[in-house]
Order: sequence, then structure tokens, then C-alpha cells
Amino acid sequence: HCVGIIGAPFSKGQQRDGVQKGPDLIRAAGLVQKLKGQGCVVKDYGNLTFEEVPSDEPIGRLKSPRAVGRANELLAGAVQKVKSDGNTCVMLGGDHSLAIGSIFGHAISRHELSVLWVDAHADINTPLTTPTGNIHGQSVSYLIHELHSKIPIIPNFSWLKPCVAAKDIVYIGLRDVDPEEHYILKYLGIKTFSMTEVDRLGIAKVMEQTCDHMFSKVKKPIHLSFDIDALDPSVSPATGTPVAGGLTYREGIYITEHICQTGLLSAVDMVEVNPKQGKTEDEIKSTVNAAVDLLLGCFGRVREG
Ligand SMILES: N[C@](CCCC[B-](O)(O)O)(CCN1CCC(O)CC1)C(=O)O
Ligand SMILES: [Mn+2]
Ligand SMILES: [Mn+2]
Ligand SMILES: [Mn+2]
Repeated sequence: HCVGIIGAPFSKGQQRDGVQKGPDLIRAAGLVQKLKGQGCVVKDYGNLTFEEVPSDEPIGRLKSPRAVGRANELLAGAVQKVKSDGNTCVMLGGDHSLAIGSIFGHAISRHELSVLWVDAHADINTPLTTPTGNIHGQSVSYLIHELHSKIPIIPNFSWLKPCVAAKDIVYIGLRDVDPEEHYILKYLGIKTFSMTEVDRLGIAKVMEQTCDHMFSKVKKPIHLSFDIDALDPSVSPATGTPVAGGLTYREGIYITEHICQTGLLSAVDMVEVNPKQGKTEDEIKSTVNAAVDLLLGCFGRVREG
């Protein structure tokens, strides 16, 4: 596996300080060395630098819209570069608003994508339905063709065009979906495996049906967008919006092992690790180590040895 790593120390898609420390914490836990240790060729492209955006007043309910737009424009260009260098892209967040730039940049270089969104949340609120104004809860709505008419013109977002079809998105891990998001998911017929389905089917069947859905027409490169809050807070407590009843460590690893063996993984986001949300050092370590192990699973580590 040839891997290109981008650090995106960005936090303005939500309100909790600390998530910008994610990239360096994940690196400090040995991600690069461990990937090399399992035979990967790794290029670390370093951290993006996000300049202060002055007077970034809310627009309607949207918080920090200009900073989020600019950060994602930069990220999109960086992801494109990693892809043009022939690497599988690893984007280390930072909050989940960064998926906007990550997926857009990936789509520029790979056109048709399948997106696997592993998350406790659907992140598909529109600027009009968002209950918080936090753009990390809206990322998917900015990316899909079917909601294009629901996204207003926002300063610093003029570079963005929808680039994913609703049929090409699959969710795993949902357990905290706002009513308006639920309506959107149903209305668009988006494939979802909530924690109910994970319990009912078991993760192996969930992955089988996820792949059946993604490969039902043509096989496309896969963009895995992994929000660490998909895991149960007993595993990954150091995150901004923890929700009880999440994926076990083993289920998370199974997802990444399974996606790896498709041979189609083209980019992965690992977001929402926030050390300031951990009560103890151990909570932070558990969260960061889970993030690292999930990424190792994406790139060939298997538990059988
Ligand atoms: N859906 C939420 C959470 C988004 C989480 C984003 B992430 O990247 O972490 O997936 C709002 C969640 N909801 C707000 C009202 C509360 O009572 C319950 C939680 C939103 O802010 O849109
Ligand atoms: Mn978040
Ligand atoms: Mn989430
Ligand atoms: Mn998310």
C-alpha cells in the first residue's frame, strides 16, 4: 500500500476546542512507523496551515462559515495532490466538516466514488435544518447532488460543487439522527446500517450488504469517512459528540479489514479525536490508539497475523 498522510488541524466545524490537536496526537502514537512496519510506503505531507479568517460572523445559523469554506478549499487541493502522486489518501482531522474538502478533492481526481460514512451521526443537516449551525453536522448535504438546491451561496464555498450521488453513500453506526436528517435519508433512499441493523445482522452481514450495495452497478474507488464517535464511548471517549451504544473496537476493526480486502480503498478520513474531551490520559490514549488501529486495518493489518 502507498499511503499519503495529510494533517488537518481544524476545529471550526464545531464548538469544542481541542479537535485541532488530533493529527499530531495520531502521529505521536506512531501511525507512520506502524504503517511502514506492516509494509506500507508512507509519505507524510505534513499539516495544512489554516490562516485566521477575520470577522467570520454567523450567516443565518451557520457558524464560522468562511473559515470552514477556506479550510476545505485548501484541503481539497491537498487531497488532489496526494491522489495525483498515486497514493491512498489519509486525512487526519480535525472535525468532520473536513470531509467536504476531502471528498471533493478525491472526487476531482477519481470522479465516481462510493462513500462509506461510519458515524454515530448522519451529518446530513442542511443550512436550514441544522439545529446547531455546526457545519460538521452538515458535511454530506454539501456534497450530494440531490441536495444541491438546499445549499445557499456561502462565502468561501464558491469552489465547491456536489460530487456524490445519494445512491453512492452508505452509513454504518447511526444512533443519533435528527428528525430532519431522518426525513432526508428516507426521502433520498440512502442506504443506512444503524446500530439496530448492526445488532440485528452482525457486522459481517452489514459489510457484506454494504459491499453488495456499493458494487451493485460499477465498482468505484471507496472513500471511507470514519468519525471516531462511531465507536462506543467506552472505546473512544475523547470526542466532541459521544453517543452511547456504539461500535465495539472489534466491529470497527472488522469494517476496516473488510474495506481493505476490497482493494478499492482510495481515501480515508479519521476525524473528531479531541483530547480535551477525554477526562483522563487513559481516555485520550484509548481514543487515539483506536484511531491508529483502525487506520492500520485499512492498510493491511489483520488480526490473524
Ligand atoms: N446532528 C448534530 C450533531 C452533529 C455531529 C457531527 B459529527 O461530525 O460528530 O458526526 C446535532 C445533534 N443533536 C443536537 C440536539 C441534541 O439534543 C442531540 C444531538 C448537529 O449538530 O447537526
Ligand atoms: Mn463532530
Ligand atoms: Mn459523529
Ligand atoms: Mn461526523
